Amino acid sequence: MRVFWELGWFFKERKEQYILGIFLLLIVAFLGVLPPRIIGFVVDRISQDTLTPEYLLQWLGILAAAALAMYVLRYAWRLLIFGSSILLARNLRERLFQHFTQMSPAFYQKRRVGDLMAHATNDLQAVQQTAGAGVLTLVDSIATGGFVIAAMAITIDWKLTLIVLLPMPLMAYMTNYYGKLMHQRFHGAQEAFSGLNDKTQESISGMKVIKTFGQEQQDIEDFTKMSERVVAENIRVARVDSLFDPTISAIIGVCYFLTISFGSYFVVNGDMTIGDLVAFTAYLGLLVWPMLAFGWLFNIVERGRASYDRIRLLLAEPIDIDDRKDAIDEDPTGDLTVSLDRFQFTGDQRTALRNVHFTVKRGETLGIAGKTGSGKSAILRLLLREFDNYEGSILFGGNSIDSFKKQRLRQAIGYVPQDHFLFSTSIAGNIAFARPDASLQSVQEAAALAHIHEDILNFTDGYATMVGERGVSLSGGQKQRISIARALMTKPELLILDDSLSAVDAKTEEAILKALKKTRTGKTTIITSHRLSAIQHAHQILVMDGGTVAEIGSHEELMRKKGRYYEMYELQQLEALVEQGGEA
Ligand SMILES: Nc1ncnc2c1ncn2[C@@H]1O[C@H](COP(=O)(O)OP(=O)(O)OP(=O)(O)O)[C@@H](O)[C@H]1O
Repeated sequence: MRVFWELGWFFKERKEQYILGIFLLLIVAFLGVLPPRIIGFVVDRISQDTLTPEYLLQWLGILAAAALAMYVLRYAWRLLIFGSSILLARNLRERLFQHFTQMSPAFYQKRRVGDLMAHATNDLQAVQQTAGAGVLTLVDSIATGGFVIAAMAITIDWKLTLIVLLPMPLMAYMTNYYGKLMHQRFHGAQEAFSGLNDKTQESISGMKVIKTFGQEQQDIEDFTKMSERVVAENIRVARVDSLFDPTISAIIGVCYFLTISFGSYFVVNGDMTIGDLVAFTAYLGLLVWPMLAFGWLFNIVERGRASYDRIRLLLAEPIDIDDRKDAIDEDPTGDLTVSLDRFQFTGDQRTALRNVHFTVKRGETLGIAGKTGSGKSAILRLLLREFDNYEGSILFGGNSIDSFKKQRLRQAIGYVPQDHFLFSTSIAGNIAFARPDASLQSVQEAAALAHIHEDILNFTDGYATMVGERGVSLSGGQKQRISIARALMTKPELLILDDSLSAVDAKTEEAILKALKKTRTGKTTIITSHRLSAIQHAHQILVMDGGTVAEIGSHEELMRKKGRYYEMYELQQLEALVEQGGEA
Protein backbone atom coordinates (compact mmCIF):
# COMPACT_ATOMS: atom_id res chain seq x y z
CA MET A 1 0.00 0.00 0.00
CA ARG A 2 3.12 2.20 0.08
CA VAL A 3 2.33 3.40 -3.43
CA PHE A 4 -0.68 5.39 -2.10
CA TRP A 5 1.69 7.21 0.21
CA GLU A 6 4.13 7.80 -2.63
CA LEU A 7 1.35 9.19 -4.81
CA GLY A 8 0.33 11.49 -1.93
CA TRP A 9 1.55 14.56 -3.84
CA PHE A 10 -1.07 13.88 -6.51
CA PHE A 11 -3.91 13.14 -4.07
CA LYS A 12 -3.11 16.48 -2.42
CA GLU A 13 -3.29 18.22 -5.79
CA ARG A 14 -6.73 16.73 -6.44
CA LYS A 15 -7.83 16.90 -2.81
CA GLU A 16 -11.35 18.23 -3.41
CA GLN A 17 -12.17 15.64 -6.07
CA TYR A 18 -10.87 12.72 -4.02
CA ILE A 19 -12.54 13.85 -0.76
CA LEU A 20 -15.90 14.39 -2.47
CA GLY A 21 -15.54 11.16 -4.47
CA ILE A 22 -14.73 9.12 -1.35
CA PHE A 23 -17.55 10.81 0.58
CA LEU A 24 -20.08 9.86 -2.12
CA LEU A 25 -18.63 6.35 -2.22
CA LEU A 26 -19.20 6.06 1.53
CA ILE A 27 -22.84 7.13 1.13
CA VAL A 28 -23.30 4.48 -1.59
CA ALA A 29 -21.69 1.86 0.67
CA PHE A 30 -24.02 2.89 3.49
CA LEU A 31 -27.12 2.76 1.30
CA GLY A 32 -25.99 -0.70 0.16
CA VAL A 33 -26.64 -2.18 3.61
CA LEU A 34 -30.33 -1.22 3.55
CA PRO A 35 -31.80 -3.95 1.29
CA PRO A 36 -30.84 -7.03 3.41
CA ARG A 37 -32.17 -5.33 6.52
CA ILE A 38 -35.46 -4.49 4.76
CA ILE A 39 -35.73 -8.08 3.49
CA GLY A 40 -35.30 -9.24 7.12
CA PHE A 41 -38.11 -6.96 8.35
CA VAL A 42 -40.49 -8.11 5.61
CA VAL A 43 -39.68 -11.82 6.16
CA ASP A 44 -40.44 -11.40 9.89
CA ARG A 45 -43.81 -9.79 9.10
CA ILE A 46 -44.60 -12.63 6.70
CA SER A 47 -43.64 -15.30 9.25
CA GLN A 48 -45.71 -13.51 11.93
CA ASP A 49 -48.57 -13.05 9.42
CA THR A 50 -48.66 -9.29 10.09
CA LEU A 51 -47.54 -7.95 6.71
CA THR A 52 -49.77 -5.09 5.51
CA PRO A 53 -49.71 -3.45 2.06
CA GLU A 54 -48.82 -0.08 3.67
CA TYR A 55 -45.85 -1.63 5.52
CA LEU A 56 -44.58 -3.31 2.33
CA LEU A 57 -45.08 -0.15 0.19
CA GLN A 58 -43.25 1.99 2.74
CA TRP A 59 -40.13 -0.23 2.55
CA LEU A 60 -40.38 -0.65 -1.19
CA GLY A 61 -40.46 3.17 -1.50
CA ILE A 62 -37.32 3.43 0.63
CA LEU A 63 -35.63 0.73 -1.48
CA ALA A 64 -36.47 2.54 -4.71
CA ALA A 65 -35.21 5.88 -3.35
CA ALA A 66 -31.96 4.23 -2.18
CA ALA A 67 -31.47 2.56 -5.57
CA LEU A 68 -31.97 5.88 -7.39
CA ALA A 69 -29.58 7.71 -5.05
CA MET A 70 -26.98 4.95 -5.49
CA TYR A 71 -27.29 5.18 -9.27
CA VAL A 72 -26.64 8.92 -9.32
CA LEU A 73 -23.93 8.92 -6.65
CA ARG A 74 -22.07 6.00 -8.21
CA TYR A 75 -21.91 7.89 -11.48
CA ALA A 76 -20.63 11.00 -9.68
CA TRP A 77 -17.86 9.31 -7.70
CA ARG A 78 -16.68 7.34 -10.68
CA LEU A 79 -16.34 10.55 -12.63
CA LEU A 80 -14.47 12.24 -9.79
CA ILE A 81 -12.05 9.41 -8.98
CA PHE A 82 -11.46 7.89 -12.40
CA GLY A 83 -11.35 11.37 -13.95
CA SER A 84 -8.60 12.34 -11.52
CA SER A 85 -6.60 9.21 -12.25
CA ILE A 86 -6.61 10.09 -15.97
CA LEU A 87 -5.10 13.45 -15.03
CA LEU A 88 -2.38 11.69 -13.05
CA ALA A 89 -1.42 9.71 -16.15
CA ARG A 90 -1.40 12.92 -18.18
CA ASN A 91 0.75 14.67 -15.59
CA LEU A 92 3.30 11.84 -15.47
CA ARG A 93 3.26 11.41 -19.24
CA GLU A 94 4.10 15.07 -19.75
CA ARG A 95 6.83 15.00 -17.11
CA LEU A 96 8.35 11.91 -18.68
CA PHE A 97 8.27 13.39 -22.16
CA GLN A 98 9.79 16.65 -20.95
CA HIS A 99 12.47 14.66 -19.17
CA PHE A 100 13.20 12.64 -22.32
CA THR A 101 13.70 15.85 -24.31
CA GLN A 102 16.25 17.12 -21.76
CA MET A 103 18.35 14.00 -21.63
CA SER A 104 21.69 13.89 -23.42
CA PRO A 105 22.73 11.36 -26.10
CA ALA A 106 24.64 9.47 -23.37
CA PHE A 107 21.25 8.65 -21.79
CA TYR A 108 19.81 7.35 -25.06
CA GLN A 109 22.95 5.36 -25.67
CA LYS A 110 22.37 3.27 -22.55
CA ARG A 111 18.56 3.02 -22.83
CA ARG A 112 16.52 1.08 -25.31
CA VAL A 113 13.73 2.87 -27.17
CA GLY A 114 11.23 0.06 -26.60
CA ASP A 115 11.96 0.19 -22.88
CA LEU A 116 11.31 3.92 -22.76
CA MET A 117 8.10 3.42 -24.70
CA ALA A 118 6.97 0.75 -22.26
CA HIS A 119 7.44 3.27 -19.44
CA ALA A 120 5.35 5.81 -21.29
CA THR A 121 2.51 3.37 -21.98
CA ASN A 122 2.24 0.24 -19.87
CA ASP A 123 3.73 1.67 -16.69
CA LEU A 124 1.69 4.85 -16.85
CA GLN A 125 -1.48 2.83 -17.30
CA ALA A 126 -0.67 0.75 -14.22
CA VAL A 127 -0.13 3.89 -12.14
CA GLN A 128 -3.36 5.39 -13.46
CA GLN A 129 -5.16 2.21 -12.39
CA THR A 130 -3.74 2.57 -8.90
CA ALA A 131 -5.03 6.12 -8.54
CA GLY A 132 -8.43 5.11 -9.94
CA ALA A 133 -9.46 1.49 -9.46
CA GLY A 134 -6.91 1.15 -6.62
CA VAL A 135 -8.49 3.94 -4.57
CA LEU A 136 -11.95 2.59 -5.39
CA THR A 137 -11.21 -0.97 -4.28
CA LEU A 138 -9.40 0.23 -1.15
CA VAL A 139 -12.15 2.58 0.02
CA ASP A 140 -15.01 0.44 -1.18
CA SER A 141 -13.75 -2.77 0.35
CA ILE A 142 -13.10 -1.11 3.70
CA ALA A 143 -16.33 0.97 3.67
CA THR A 144 -18.72 -1.67 2.35
CA GLY A 145 -17.05 -4.34 4.48
CA GLY A 146 -17.16 -2.08 7.54
CA PHE A 147 -20.79 -1.03 7.09
CA VAL A 148 -21.96 -4.58 6.41
CA ILE A 149 -20.15 -5.98 9.46
CA ALA A 150 -21.47 -3.10 11.59
CA ALA A 151 -25.02 -3.74 10.33
CA MET A 152 -24.65 -7.46 11.11
CA ALA A 153 -23.32 -6.83 14.61
CA ILE A 154 -25.55 -3.90 15.59
CA THR A 155 -28.87 -4.67 13.92
CA ILE A 156 -28.78 -8.49 14.08
CA ASP A 157 -26.46 -10.32 16.46
CA TRP A 158 -22.90 -9.49 17.51
CA LYS A 159 -22.13 -13.04 18.70
CA LEU A 160 -22.99 -14.59 15.33
CA THR A 161 -21.01 -11.79 13.62
CA LEU A 162 -17.93 -12.60 15.69
CA ILE A 163 -18.22 -16.30 14.93
CA VAL A 164 -18.59 -15.66 11.21
CA LEU A 165 -15.59 -13.35 11.16
CA LEU A 166 -13.30 -15.99 12.69
CA PRO A 167 -11.77 -17.06 9.30
CA MET A 168 -10.94 -13.44 8.41
CA PRO A 169 -7.38 -13.31 9.85
CA LEU A 170 -6.56 -16.32 7.68
CA MET A 171 -7.80 -14.42 4.65
CA ALA A 172 -5.71 -11.35 5.58
CA TYR A 173 -2.63 -13.55 5.94
CA MET A 174 -3.17 -15.30 2.62
CA THR A 175 -3.84 -12.14 0.61
CA ASN A 176 -0.77 -10.49 2.10
CA TYR A 177 1.36 -13.48 1.17
CA TYR A 178 0.01 -13.57 -2.38
CA GLY A 179 0.54 -9.80 -2.66
CA LYS A 180 4.25 -10.15 -1.92
CA LEU A 181 4.60 -12.91 -4.49
CA MET A 182 2.76 -10.79 -7.04
CA HIS A 183 5.12 -7.87 -6.54
CA GLN A 184 8.19 -9.93 -7.44
CA ARG A 185 6.51 -11.51 -10.41
CA PHE A 186 5.18 -8.23 -11.79
CA HIS A 187 8.71 -6.88 -12.08
CA GLY A 188 9.63 -9.87 -14.23
CA ALA A 189 6.51 -9.46 -16.36
CA GLN A 190 7.08 -5.74 -16.93
CA GLU A 191 10.72 -6.30 -17.87
CA ALA A 192 9.79 -9.01 -20.34
CA PHE A 193 7.20 -6.67 -21.87
CA SER A 194 9.81 -3.90 -22.20
CA GLY A 195 12.16 -6.28 -23.97
CA LEU A 196 9.45 -7.35 -26.40
CA ASN A 197 8.53 -3.74 -27.05
CA ASP A 198 12.14 -2.98 -27.84
CA LYS A 199 12.46 -5.96 -30.15
CA THR A 200 9.27 -5.00 -32.04
CA GLN A 201 10.43 -1.43 -32.44
CA GLU A 202 13.87 -2.47 -33.66
CA SER A 203 12.55 -5.09 -36.07
CA ILE A 204 10.03 -2.72 -37.63
CA SER A 205 12.66 0.03 -38.02
CA GLY A 206 15.20 -2.42 -39.39
CA MET A 207 12.80 -4.45 -41.56
CA LYS A 208 14.61 -3.40 -44.73
CA VAL A 209 17.94 -4.76 -43.46
CA ILE A 210 16.29 -7.92 -42.14
CA LYS A 211 14.74 -8.59 -45.54
CA THR A 212 17.89 -7.71 -47.45
CA PHE A 213 19.83 -10.32 -45.51
CA GLY A 214 16.97 -12.83 -45.69
CA GLN A 215 16.83 -12.99 -41.90
CA GLU A 216 13.02 -12.91 -41.58
CA GLN A 217 12.82 -16.45 -40.23
CA GLN A 218 15.56 -15.84 -37.66
CA ASP A 219 13.87 -12.61 -36.62
CA ILE A 220 10.52 -14.33 -36.26
CA GLU A 221 12.18 -16.97 -34.08
CA ASP A 222 13.83 -14.31 -31.89
CA PHE A 223 10.52 -12.50 -31.60
CA THR A 224 8.64 -15.69 -30.77
CA LYS A 225 11.16 -16.49 -28.03
CA MET A 226 10.69 -13.08 -26.45
CA SER A 227 6.94 -13.25 -26.87
CA GLU A 228 6.94 -16.65 -25.15
CA ARG A 229 8.93 -15.18 -22.28
CA VAL A 230 6.27 -12.46 -21.89
CA VAL A 231 3.60 -15.17 -21.82
CA ALA A 232 5.57 -17.27 -19.30
CA GLU A 233 6.13 -14.28 -17.01
CA ASN A 234 2.47 -13.30 -17.19
CA ILE A 235 1.40 -16.86 -16.49
CA ARG A 236 3.61 -16.75 -13.38
CA VAL A 237 1.64 -13.65 -12.33
CA ALA A 238 -1.67 -15.28 -13.24
CA ARG A 239 -0.78 -18.33 -11.15
CA VAL A 240 -0.71 -16.16 -8.04
CA ASP A 241 -3.55 -13.91 -9.19
CA SER A 242 -5.76 -16.95 -9.73
CA LEU A 243 -5.25 -17.98 -6.13
CA PHE A 244 -7.11 -14.94 -4.81
CA ASP A 245 -10.63 -15.87 -5.99
CA PRO A 246 -10.64 -19.52 -4.88
CA THR A 247 -9.15 -18.57 -1.49
CA ILE A 248 -11.75 -15.88 -0.95
CA SER A 249 -14.59 -18.09 -2.17
CA ALA A 250 -13.45 -20.90 0.14
CA ILE A 251 -13.37 -18.54 3.09
CA ILE A 252 -16.82 -17.17 2.21
CA GLY A 253 -18.01 -20.79 2.00
CA VAL A 254 -16.72 -21.39 5.55
CA CYS A 255 -18.55 -18.22 6.65
CA TYR A 256 -21.85 -19.51 5.17
CA PHE A 257 -21.27 -22.81 6.89
CA LEU A 258 -20.79 -21.06 10.24
CA THR A 259 -23.83 -18.79 9.64
CA ILE A 260 -26.18 -21.66 8.90
CA SER A 261 -24.89 -23.88 11.73
CA PHE A 262 -24.85 -21.25 14.47
CA GLY A 263 -27.66 -19.07 13.02
CA SER A 264 -30.21 -21.91 12.99
CA TYR A 265 -29.17 -22.81 16.55
CA PHE A 266 -29.79 -19.18 17.64
CA VAL A 267 -33.19 -19.11 15.86
CA VAL A 268 -34.27 -22.40 17.46
CA ASN A 269 -33.19 -21.02 20.84
CA GLY A 270 -35.21 -17.87 20.26
CA ASP A 271 -32.17 -15.51 20.26
CA MET A 272 -32.85 -14.49 16.66
CA THR A 273 -35.85 -14.33 14.32
CA ILE A 274 -36.01 -16.05 10.92
CA GLY A 275 -36.02 -12.58 9.34
CA ASP A 276 -32.74 -11.84 11.17
CA LEU A 277 -31.15 -15.02 9.80
CA VAL A 278 -32.33 -14.23 6.26
CA ALA A 279 -30.96 -10.68 6.57
CA PHE A 280 -27.71 -12.02 8.03
CA THR A 281 -27.25 -14.43 5.10
CA ALA A 282 -27.97 -11.60 2.66
CA TYR A 283 -25.34 -9.49 4.42
CA LEU A 284 -22.84 -12.29 4.06
CA GLY A 285 -23.53 -12.18 0.32
CA LEU A 286 -22.72 -8.47 0.42
CA LEU A 287 -19.31 -9.29 1.95
CA VAL A 288 -18.22 -11.22 -1.15
CA TRP A 289 -17.57 -8.05 -3.16
CA PRO A 290 -15.39 -6.26 -0.58
CA MET A 291 -13.33 -9.40 -0.11
CA LEU A 292 -12.83 -9.87 -3.84
CA ALA A 293 -12.10 -6.17 -4.15
CA PHE A 294 -9.47 -6.61 -1.49
CA GLY A 295 -7.86 -9.31 -3.60
CA TRP A 296 -7.93 -7.11 -6.71
CA LEU A 297 -6.55 -4.29 -4.65
CA PHE A 298 -3.35 -6.25 -4.14
CA ASN A 299 -3.12 -6.95 -7.83
CA ILE A 300 -3.66 -3.31 -8.82
CA VAL A 301 -1.44 -1.89 -6.12
CA GLU A 302 1.46 -4.26 -6.74
CA ARG A 303 1.35 -3.60 -10.47
CA GLY A 304 1.14 0.15 -9.78
CA ARG A 305 4.01 0.07 -7.32
CA ALA A 306 6.34 -1.79 -9.67
CA SER A 307 5.46 0.64 -12.47
CA TYR A 308 5.70 3.77 -10.35
CA ASP A 309 9.12 2.62 -9.08
CA ARG A 310 10.31 2.36 -12.67
CA ILE A 311 8.89 5.75 -13.66
CA ARG A 312 10.40 7.44 -10.60
CA LEU A 313 13.81 5.93 -11.31
CA LEU A 314 13.64 7.32 -14.81
CA LEU A 315 12.53 10.77 -13.68
CA ALA A 316 15.30 10.80 -11.05
CA GLU A 317 17.92 10.28 -13.74
CA PRO A 318 19.90 13.55 -13.58
CA ILE A 319 19.99 15.89 -16.56
CA ASP A 320 23.72 15.70 -17.22
CA ILE A 321 23.88 18.64 -19.61
CA ASP A 322 22.03 21.46 -17.93
CA ASP A 323 22.09 25.26 -17.83
CA ARG A 324 24.15 26.91 -15.15
CA LYS A 325 22.31 29.21 -12.74
CA ASP A 326 24.03 32.29 -14.21
CA ALA A 327 23.87 31.02 -17.84
CA ILE A 328 24.26 33.72 -20.50
CA ASP A 329 20.93 34.40 -22.16
CA GLU A 330 22.40 35.64 -25.46
CA ASP A 331 23.22 34.00 -28.76
CA PRO A 332 26.94 33.16 -28.85
CA THR A 333 28.92 34.85 -31.60
CA GLY A 334 32.57 35.40 -32.46
CA ASP A 335 35.70 33.29 -32.82
CA LEU A 336 35.65 29.64 -31.88
CA THR A 337 38.62 28.49 -29.79
CA VAL A 338 38.92 24.78 -29.11
CA SER A 339 41.54 23.57 -26.61
CA LEU A 340 40.84 19.95 -25.89
CA ASP A 341 43.39 18.05 -23.84
CA ARG A 342 41.43 14.83 -23.53
CA PHE A 343 37.95 13.44 -24.10
CA GLN A 344 36.42 10.02 -23.55
CA PHE A 345 32.86 9.07 -24.47
CA THR A 346 30.78 8.34 -21.37
CA GLY A 347 31.19 4.71 -20.42
CA ASP A 348 34.06 4.15 -22.85
CA GLN A 349 37.61 3.48 -21.67
CA ARG A 350 39.30 4.69 -24.86
CA THR A 351 40.47 8.26 -25.35
CA ALA A 352 38.47 9.56 -28.30
CA LEU A 353 40.24 12.95 -28.56
CA ARG A 354 43.66 14.06 -27.38
CA ASN A 355 45.41 17.43 -27.76
CA VAL A 356 43.06 19.03 -30.24
CA HIS A 357 43.77 22.75 -30.38
CA PHE A 358 42.55 25.17 -33.05
CA THR A 359 40.82 28.51 -33.55
CA VAL A 360 38.28 29.40 -36.21
CA LYS A 361 37.91 33.12 -36.75
CA ARG A 362 34.40 34.43 -37.10
CA GLY A 363 33.30 34.25 -40.72
CA GLU A 364 35.90 31.66 -41.69
CA THR A 365 35.43 28.08 -42.84
CA LEU A 366 37.16 25.15 -41.18
CA GLY A 367 37.49 21.84 -42.95
CA ILE A 368 38.11 18.66 -41.01
CA ALA A 369 39.54 15.66 -42.81
CA GLY A 370 40.66 12.28 -41.55
CA LYS A 371 40.09 8.58 -41.78
CA THR A 372 36.88 7.05 -40.50
CA GLY A 373 36.91 6.88 -36.70
CA SER A 374 39.62 9.56 -36.41
CA GLY A 375 37.46 11.79 -34.20
CA LYS A 376 35.92 14.29 -36.63
CA SER A 377 32.33 13.86 -35.41
CA ALA A 378 33.50 13.71 -31.80
CA ILE A 379 34.80 17.31 -32.08
CA LEU A 380 31.48 18.46 -33.56
CA ARG A 381 29.47 16.74 -30.84
CA LEU A 382 31.48 18.58 -28.21
CA LEU A 383 30.81 21.87 -29.99
CA LEU A 384 27.09 21.06 -29.80
CA ARG A 385 27.57 20.39 -26.08
CA GLU A 386 26.31 16.85 -26.26
CA PHE A 387 28.99 15.98 -23.70
CA ASP A 388 30.58 18.09 -20.98
CA ASN A 389 33.11 15.64 -19.62
CA TYR A 390 36.19 16.79 -21.56
CA GLU A 391 39.45 18.18 -20.23
CA GLY A 392 40.18 21.60 -21.72
CA SER A 393 37.99 24.40 -22.98
CA ILE A 394 35.77 25.36 -25.89
CA LEU A 395 35.21 29.09 -26.25
CA PHE A 396 32.65 30.77 -28.47
CA GLY A 397 33.30 34.51 -28.71
CA GLY A 398 35.56 34.30 -25.63
CA ASN A 399 32.98 32.56 -23.41
CA SER A 400 32.97 28.88 -22.58
CA ILE A 401 30.14 27.14 -24.47
CA ASP A 402 28.77 25.76 -21.20
CA SER A 403 28.28 29.32 -19.90
CA PHE A 404 25.51 29.92 -22.47
CA LYS A 405 21.96 28.71 -22.12
CA LYS A 406 21.79 25.39 -23.94
CA GLN A 407 18.90 26.67 -26.01
CA ARG A 408 20.85 29.77 -27.05
CA LEU A 409 23.94 27.77 -28.01
CA ARG A 410 22.00 25.31 -30.10
CA GLN A 411 19.96 28.04 -31.76
CA ALA A 412 23.21 29.61 -32.91
CA ILE A 413 24.31 26.37 -34.53
CA GLY A 414 22.89 24.83 -37.68
CA TYR A 415 23.87 21.19 -37.56
CA VAL A 416 23.54 18.69 -40.36
CA PRO A 417 24.30 15.26 -38.94
CA GLN A 418 25.65 12.26 -40.82
CA ASP A 419 22.53 10.22 -40.20
CA HIS A 420 19.72 12.30 -41.59
CA PHE A 421 16.40 12.25 -39.90
CA LEU A 422 13.30 13.61 -41.56
CA PHE A 423 9.97 13.91 -39.78
CA SER A 424 6.75 12.43 -41.12
CA THR A 425 5.45 15.76 -42.34
CA SER A 426 5.63 17.80 -45.55
CA ILE A 427 8.94 18.74 -47.15
CA ALA A 428 8.23 22.39 -46.30
CA GLY A 429 7.51 21.37 -42.70
CA ASN A 430 10.82 19.52 -42.52
CA ILE A 431 12.80 22.46 -43.86
CA ALA A 432 11.00 24.96 -41.62
CA PHE A 433 11.42 22.69 -38.58
CA ALA A 434 13.35 25.22 -36.49
CA ARG A 435 11.26 28.15 -37.77
CA PRO A 436 7.70 26.86 -38.10
CA ASP A 437 6.36 30.35 -38.81
CA ALA A 438 8.69 30.91 -41.78
CA SER A 439 7.17 31.95 -45.12
CA LEU A 440 7.16 29.54 -48.05
CA GLN A 441 9.44 31.97 -49.83
CA SER A 442 12.19 31.67 -47.21
CA VAL A 443 11.75 27.88 -47.22
CA GLN A 444 12.26 27.93 -50.98
CA GLU A 445 15.31 30.16 -50.64
CA ALA A 446 16.92 27.72 -48.20
CA ALA A 447 16.03 24.84 -50.51
CA ALA A 448 17.59 26.67 -53.46
CA LEU A 449 20.80 27.21 -51.48
CA ALA A 450 20.90 23.51 -50.67
CA HIS A 451 20.29 22.75 -54.35
CA ILE A 452 17.11 20.77 -53.73
CA HIS A 453 14.52 23.30 -54.96
CA GLU A 454 14.27 21.81 -58.46
CA ASP A 455 13.92 18.26 -57.13
CA ILE A 456 11.10 19.37 -54.81
CA LEU A 457 9.20 21.06 -57.64
CA ASN A 458 9.28 17.75 -59.50
CA PHE A 459 7.43 15.94 -56.70
CA THR A 460 3.65 15.64 -57.25
CA ASP A 461 2.73 17.96 -54.40
CA GLY A 462 5.86 20.11 -54.49
CA TYR A 463 6.70 21.52 -51.08
CA ALA A 464 3.53 19.96 -49.62
CA THR A 465 4.75 16.44 -50.49
CA MET A 466 4.69 14.25 -47.43
CA VAL A 467 7.93 12.63 -46.32
CA GLY A 468 8.48 9.46 -44.32
CA GLU A 469 6.38 6.46 -43.50
CA ARG A 470 3.26 7.54 -45.33
CA GLY A 471 4.95 9.76 -47.88
CA VAL A 472 7.40 9.84 -50.72
CA SER A 473 10.67 7.93 -50.58
CA LEU A 474 13.66 10.20 -51.00
CA SER A 475 17.14 9.34 -52.17
CA GLY A 476 20.06 9.65 -49.74
CA GLY A 477 21.28 12.76 -51.58
CA GLN A 478 17.83 14.37 -51.48
CA LYS A 479 17.55 13.72 -47.75
CA GLN A 480 20.98 15.21 -47.22
CA ARG A 481 20.09 18.36 -49.10
CA ILE A 482 16.76 18.77 -47.27
CA SER A 483 18.71 18.48 -44.00
CA ILE A 484 21.12 21.17 -45.21
CA ALA A 485 18.18 23.42 -46.14
CA ARG A 486 16.72 22.84 -42.67
CA ALA A 487 19.97 23.95 -41.05
CA LEU A 488 20.22 27.00 -43.29
CA MET A 489 16.70 28.19 -42.40
CA THR A 490 17.86 29.80 -39.16
CA LYS A 491 20.83 31.54 -40.83
CA PRO A 492 22.98 30.14 -38.04
CA GLU A 493 26.06 31.83 -36.64
CA LEU A 494 27.86 28.49 -36.95
CA LEU A 495 26.95 25.97 -39.63
CA ILE A 496 28.22 22.43 -39.15
CA LEU A 497 28.11 19.96 -42.02
CA ASP A 498 29.13 16.51 -40.77
CA ASP A 499 30.00 14.63 -43.90
CA SER A 500 26.76 16.02 -45.31
CA LEU A 501 27.75 16.12 -48.95
CA SER A 502 28.79 12.49 -49.22
CA ALA A 503 25.69 11.42 -51.15
CA VAL A 504 25.67 14.22 -53.74
CA ASP A 505 27.65 14.24 -56.96
CA ALA A 506 30.73 16.42 -57.43
CA LYS A 507 28.87 19.05 -59.47
CA THR A 508 26.07 19.46 -56.91
CA GLU A 509 28.65 19.58 -54.12
CA GLU A 510 30.45 22.40 -55.88
CA ALA A 511 27.22 24.33 -56.45
CA ILE A 512 26.19 24.01 -52.80
CA LEU A 513 29.62 25.10 -51.57
CA LYS A 514 29.56 28.09 -53.90
CA ALA A 515 26.11 29.11 -52.65
CA LEU A 516 27.24 28.77 -49.04
CA LYS A 517 30.31 30.90 -49.65
CA LYS A 518 28.14 33.63 -51.17
CA THR A 519 25.42 33.73 -48.52
CA ARG A 520 27.39 33.01 -45.37
CA THR A 521 29.75 35.93 -45.37
CA GLY A 522 30.63 36.90 -41.80
CA LYS A 523 29.38 33.55 -40.46
CA THR A 524 31.42 30.55 -39.45
CA THR A 525 31.18 27.15 -41.16
CA ILE A 526 32.71 23.80 -40.25
CA ILE A 527 32.68 20.98 -42.77
CA THR A 528 33.92 17.47 -42.19
CA SER A 529 34.37 15.24 -45.18
CA HIS A 530 36.14 12.21 -46.52
CA ARG A 531 36.14 13.87 -49.94
CA LEU A 532 38.76 16.61 -49.85
CA SER A 533 37.03 18.55 -52.66
CA ALA A 534 34.40 19.53 -50.07
CA ILE A 535 36.94 21.22 -47.80
CA GLN A 536 39.83 22.33 -49.94
CA HIS A 537 38.40 25.85 -50.25
CA ALA A 538 38.33 26.23 -46.42
CA HIS A 539 40.47 28.89 -44.75
CA GLN A 540 41.93 26.22 -42.54
CA ILE A 541 41.97 22.42 -42.67
CA LEU A 542 42.40 20.13 -39.70
CA VAL A 543 43.64 16.65 -40.48
CA MET A 544 42.65 14.23 -37.75
CA ASP A 545 44.32 10.91 -37.05
CA GLY A 546 43.60 8.57 -34.17
CA GLY A 547 41.78 11.26 -32.15
CA THR A 548 44.49 13.89 -32.46
CA VAL A 549 45.49 16.63 -34.91
CA ALA A 550 47.98 15.32 -37.43
CA GLU A 551 48.23 18.48 -39.53
CA ILE A 552 46.67 21.91 -39.69
CA GLY A 553 46.85 24.61 -42.36
CA SER A 554 45.31 25.84 -45.59
CA HIS A 555 45.06 23.60 -48.67
CA GLU A 556 48.14 25.22 -50.20
CA GLU A 557 50.16 24.98 -46.99
CA LEU A 558 49.28 21.34 -46.48
CA MET A 559 50.05 20.48 -50.10
CA ARG A 560 53.46 22.11 -49.78
CA LYS A 561 54.09 20.14 -46.62
CA LYS A 562 53.70 16.90 -48.55
CA GLY A 563 52.41 15.12 -45.44
CA ARG A 564 49.26 13.14 -44.79
CA TYR A 565 46.89 15.63 -46.43
CA TYR A 566 49.04 15.64 -49.55
CA GLU A 567 48.95 11.85 -49.69
CA MET A 568 45.18 11.79 -49.25
CA TYR A 569 44.74 14.43 -51.93
CA GLU A 570 46.97 12.67 -54.42
CA LEU A 571 45.19 9.38 -53.78
CA GLN A 572 41.78 10.93 -54.31
CA GLN A 573 42.94 12.62 -57.52
CA LEU A 574 44.15 9.25 -58.74
CA GLU A 575 40.86 7.61 -57.82
CA ALA A 576 38.96 10.30 -59.69
CA LEU A 577 41.13 9.71 -62.69
CA VAL A 578 40.48 5.99 -62.60
CA GLU A 579 36.74 6.63 -62.30
CA GLN A 580 36.88 8.84 -65.39
CA GLY A 581 38.52 6.03 -67.30
CA GLY A 582 42.10 7.27 -67.02
CA GLU A 583 41.63 10.33 -69.23
CA ALA A 584 43.58 13.25 -67.78
N1 LIG B 1 29.01 7.35 -28.38
C1 LIG B 1 30.21 6.78 -28.43
N2 LIG B 1 30.65 6.03 -27.40
C2 LIG B 1 31.87 5.47 -27.44
N3 LIG B 1 32.73 5.61 -28.46
C3 LIG B 1 32.34 6.34 -29.51
C4 LIG B 1 31.06 6.95 -29.55
N4 LIG B 1 30.95 7.61 -30.73
C5 LIG B 1 32.12 7.42 -31.38
N5 LIG B 1 32.94 6.67 -30.65
C6 LIG B 1 34.32 6.27 -31.01
O1 LIG B 1 35.12 7.46 -31.06
C7 LIG B 1 36.02 7.42 -32.15
C8 LIG B 1 35.84 8.67 -33.02
O2 LIG B 1 34.56 8.59 -33.62
P1 LIG B 1 33.99 9.72 -34.57
O3 LIG B 1 32.54 9.44 -34.77
O4 LIG B 1 34.36 11.04 -34.06
O5 LIG B 1 34.79 9.39 -35.90
P2 LIG B 1 34.73 10.14 -37.31
O6 LIG B 1 36.09 10.61 -37.61
O7 LIG B 1 33.64 11.15 -37.34
O8 LIG B 1 34.38 8.92 -38.24
P3 LIG B 1 33.47 8.88 -39.57
O9 LIG B 1 34.24 9.57 -40.64
O10 LIG B 1 33.34 7.43 -39.85
O11 LIG B 1 32.21 9.55 -39.25
C9 LIG B 1 35.75 6.12 -32.87
O12 LIG B 1 36.74 5.19 -32.46
C10 LIG B 1 34.40 5.67 -32.39
O13 LIG B 1 34.33 4.27 -32.30
